[in-house]
Formats: sequence, structure tokens, C-alpha cells
Amino acid sequence: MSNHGSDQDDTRELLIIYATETGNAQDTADYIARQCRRIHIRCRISNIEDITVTDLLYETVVVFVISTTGSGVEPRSMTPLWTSLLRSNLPKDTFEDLSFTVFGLGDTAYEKFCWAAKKLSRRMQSLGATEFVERGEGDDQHQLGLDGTLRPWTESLVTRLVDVFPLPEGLQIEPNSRLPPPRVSLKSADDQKADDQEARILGLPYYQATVKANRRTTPPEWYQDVRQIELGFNEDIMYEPGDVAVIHPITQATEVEQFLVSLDWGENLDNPLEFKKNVYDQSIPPHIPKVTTLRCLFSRFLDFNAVPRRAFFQFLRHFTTDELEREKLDDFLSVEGADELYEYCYRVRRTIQEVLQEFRSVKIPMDYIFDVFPPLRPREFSIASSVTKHPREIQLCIAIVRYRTKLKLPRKGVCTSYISALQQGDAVQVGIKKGFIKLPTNLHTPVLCIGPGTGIAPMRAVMEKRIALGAYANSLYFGCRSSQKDHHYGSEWKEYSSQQKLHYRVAFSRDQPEGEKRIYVQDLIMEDAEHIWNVIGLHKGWVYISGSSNKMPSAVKEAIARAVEIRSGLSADAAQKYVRDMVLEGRLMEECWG
Ligand SMILES: Cc1cc2nc3c(=O)[nH]c(=O)nc-3n(C[C@H](O)[C@H](O)[C@H](O)COP(=O)(O)O)c2cc1C
Repeated sequence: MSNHGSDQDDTRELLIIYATETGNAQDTADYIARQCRRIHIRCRISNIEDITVTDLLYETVVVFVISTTGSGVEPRSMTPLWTSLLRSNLPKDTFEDLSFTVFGLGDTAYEKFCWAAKKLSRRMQSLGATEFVERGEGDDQHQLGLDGTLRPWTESLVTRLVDVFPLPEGLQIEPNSRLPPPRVSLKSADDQKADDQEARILGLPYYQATVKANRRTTPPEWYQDVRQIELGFNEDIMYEPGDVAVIHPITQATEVEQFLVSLDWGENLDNPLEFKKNVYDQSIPPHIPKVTTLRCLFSRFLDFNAVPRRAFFQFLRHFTTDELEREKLDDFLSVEGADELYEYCYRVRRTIQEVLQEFRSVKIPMDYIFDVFPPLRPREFSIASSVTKHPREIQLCIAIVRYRTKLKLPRKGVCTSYISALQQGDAVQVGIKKGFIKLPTNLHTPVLCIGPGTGIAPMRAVMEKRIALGAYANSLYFGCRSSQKDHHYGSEWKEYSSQQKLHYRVAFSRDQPEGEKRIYVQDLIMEDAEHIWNVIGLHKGWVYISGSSNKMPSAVKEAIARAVEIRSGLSADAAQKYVRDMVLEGRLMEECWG
């Protein structure tokens, strides 16, 4: 990448390509574009699914923003480009004129941290592209959230870009504190009727469902509220074990009203509004109706219960009229104030709504709603049923997210709160997405499922389908705290095993007397080394691991390797390689979530 003089201003442009599964990479692309604006570089932003190898040949500078999903896998939207990039007939100098960098989004709690970004970076270099800024790795576990890694990395990107594209004469780097233009202009559309459209689930087949049941399966006093949700459809739907249901939450009407009243927008709640996009390099939530209302936007499209990003406080700084509030916000945004902001907001998971209740003099100009409020995101849940056993139905096993921090009110998950309040007969929009599980076509091939906690959901789908097809070489290892409180689908497992259709093992971690070692699924796997080797080694069985705990999959794979070592006579290293090879052969699959 050579230095460009100021006479080449038309080249002060780059392409940001994002690959996202749940939207964070798109937000990140928006943020990078805003930072590039400060140095007068124009960014075009593209979803990776719209990009081909040929498109890349026409680019000179590209910033990739790539998340990782499903245990080291690239987001689905990236698969077509990724497959083309892997073609062996691409010459080694394909991208010799291209400078690129990658910012990965990931979570260090997963074994394959930022895997998709790493793979892409390596492949681009092997095809001749130059990595002009070292790859960045965003980590969900950072105490300041994504901002903790994204901000310093973007600073280094900006510095490098200024090096390469010196600022044209007369132009300065704009300070971060400058108020960006709003993403949209809103105007009243009194003569038109608002369309109270649902938020669509992007790029997926989606269906109208009716709630048939919403049952709490754990006792009221139990620490975790787990729900059995049954959704009925009046058409045939198709899904396979491992597939996930995507549900778009709707915020409760009273909550939306109270919030809009608190912003002084109560009088405009139902006034029809039209909006025009003002800026080319920032996104707005997809599928917003052409004529809408504040009520519709805050019920279905915008999230005021999210924990705010740092940029939110930057906007508040512009929109407060109170000197003391401004000082407080300046403190939060200063380098020295980072810890204070962490304590105030991130550690206790304070929400946008709660922050606004404290900064009372803030008046948000309505045109800034898409800048200040993040999109209300759909969430994914592994389906716990099979169409074979439950036609026209989807069943889910969901733990309602609720926990305490130092703040008085308990913290609640946005989507699971919506789900927990669903009543029989309510309508829900459901998208169906392919999961990462595949079943063996040969019914004699044994399967071994390990799904502790709500990780049991996709395993129930596997068992229902296998048993309905007459495949009885099934093993299930389940773990929970108590035989009485959270033994999900326990009676079904007992019945299948009494019919010799299932080898069922369960670890109740808290049922032992005080002081005794707690037992988990990995302990049972090690105890059952002979059975495990019989299934995976002698009969070439397939293994599925599923659960919400990030550390569990590696502990389970470790235990399987130990079992292999004990029974097969392989060395410890060879046994570990055996398990890694099972992953490569596609006979060990994971469906895990954070
Ligand atoms: C089901 C699931 C699987 C994930 N697997 C990984 C993983 O294997 N490695 C990793 O670094 N991060 C993993 N993550 C974390 C995401 O990469 C991270 O949350 C990121 O911010 C998501 O960005 P996106 O919204 O653009 O897709 C996973 C997240 C989920 C929900």
C-alpha cells in the first residue's frame, strides 16, 4: 500500500465488508465508518453475502468485520464468498493490489476464538493481499464489552489510514466529540396511515405461530425459571433436529408508553411518521414500514432495555442541557473515567432506559433515534421437538434470563422476558434457521448426545426423530442440579430407556450430601469409558454436544479423549487427536451458546 498524495482525493475511499450472525458486526462496521469520516475517508459498507471474488478484484482497500458463530464457524452469510476463496485454482497473486485488514468479533469463552476472522486473514494473505493493519480481535468477555477492544483497534486503523492517505490541505482530523449528522430525517405523515408492521426475520422462512402452551417446568422457588413453550402452526413446517427457532421480541405496550412519556414523546405516540435516510454509511433496522409511529418503532424495532454502548453516552453529552450532567458525562468519556463508566453501567448491567431516568435533562432530537437506540434483535433458540413426533408444532425449552446485580431491580433478558409473558393464543412470528447438527443416514450408526441444562433442547429433537425412525442405538448424557427440580423431560428419558431405546445417564450435581464432590456429565463419561469407546470407537458412532455453558464442551471432549485413552490403548496425545479427527470427519458436532 503506497502513500497517496492529496491530489488523489478520489481514492480517499474504502470498502467495509461485514459478516454477521446477530448484528454486532454490522454495528461495528457502522462505528468504523463513523471513525473514518473523521479523517474524511468515505466508506461504502457491504454485507459479505453481496460480495464475490471478482468484486474484491476491483477494490484497493478493504476492512473486513467478521464474527464467529457455532464453535468456530463463519456466519452463514460468509459461506459463499469463503467457499470461492478456498478454490485451489485461485492464483497466489490474485489480490496483489489489495490492502486489507480484519476486525474479528468473538468471545474468548469459546475454544475457537475469532476463528472465522483468523481464517479469512490467513487466506487473503496467501492470495497475495497485504494486511495493512494487524488483525483486531473483539472479545465479548472484555469488561467494557466490544468497545473495550474495538476502540483501540479503530484508533490504530485511523492512524494508519492517515499515514497512507494524508489529509488533504485545509482539512483536519475531526474530534470524536463532534456530533455526527442524524441517520434519518423524520417528518409527520398526517395524511397517511401507519403500517403497524412486524419486524421481519431477515433472510429466513418465517411463519405465524400461535402459543399453545407456556409452562414453567421448574418449581416457583427454584433459582431458574425454565419454560416449555409449545407453538402451533396452521401449515406444515419443515425442520430438522438441531435447527433453531428465531423469535423477534415485542416490547410490552405499557412499558413502551411509559418510556415514551418519560422522553416527552408521549403526545406523538401514534402520529404517523415518515423518514428519509440521511447518511449512506450507517445502517437502520431492516424492514421498517414506510409510514410508522413511535409506538411501533419502540415496540418492535428499537431496544431501550439494552445495556448502552459508549457511543450512547457521547450522544447524551450533546443532548443534555444541564451543566452537572454534562460534567458527569465528560468524566465517563474521559480516559481516566473508564473505570467509573464500567462501575456505573457495565458491571451492574444498567439499561438505556435506566440511564435516561438519571440524566433527566437530556432531550433526544427525534431524528437521532436510530443513532441513540440500538435495534431490537431477534434471538435464537434450539428447537426441542421433531416434526416427526409433533407435526405443525415447535417446542422450546427456554431458561428465562433473570439475575441480580447491585441494582435494585433484577436484570431481565429482553427476548426471554417477552417469551415468559406469552399467553395461550398469542400470535408469535417464528423464523427457522438451519443448525449445525446432522444425523447419520444409516440408522444402525449409534449416536451419543451430551446436553446438560437447557442444552437438552436439541438432544430431545434428535432422540424423537431417531426413535420415531426405529434407530435405537442412542445414548444420552444429561446433567442438571436436582432430580426433583430441573430434570428436564426426565419421564420421557425413563420411558425410552425402559423400552430399551435409549441408554440414559444423568448427573445431578447438587443432590449429593454437603461436602461431597459434585458430579457432572464429564464425570459420567469417564466412568463409562467402556460404553463410550464401544459407541464411538468400535461402532463409529456420532457425537453431539449442546449446552449453554462455554466451558462444558471442552470439558466433555477432554473426558471423551480420556475414555478413548483408557479403553483403546492409544496414548493420551493420540486419544486427543482421535477426538479432533472426529470433528474433522463431521462425526462430532456442537450446538452451544454463550
Ligand atoms: C451460538 C454462538 C456461537 C458462538 N461461537 C463462537 C466461537 O466459536 N468463537 C468465538 O470467538 N465467538 C463465538 N461466539 C461469539 C460471537 O462471535 C460474538 O458474540 C459476536 O459479537 C457476534 O457477532 P454478530 O452479532 O455480528 O454475529 C458465538 C456466539 C454464539 C451466539
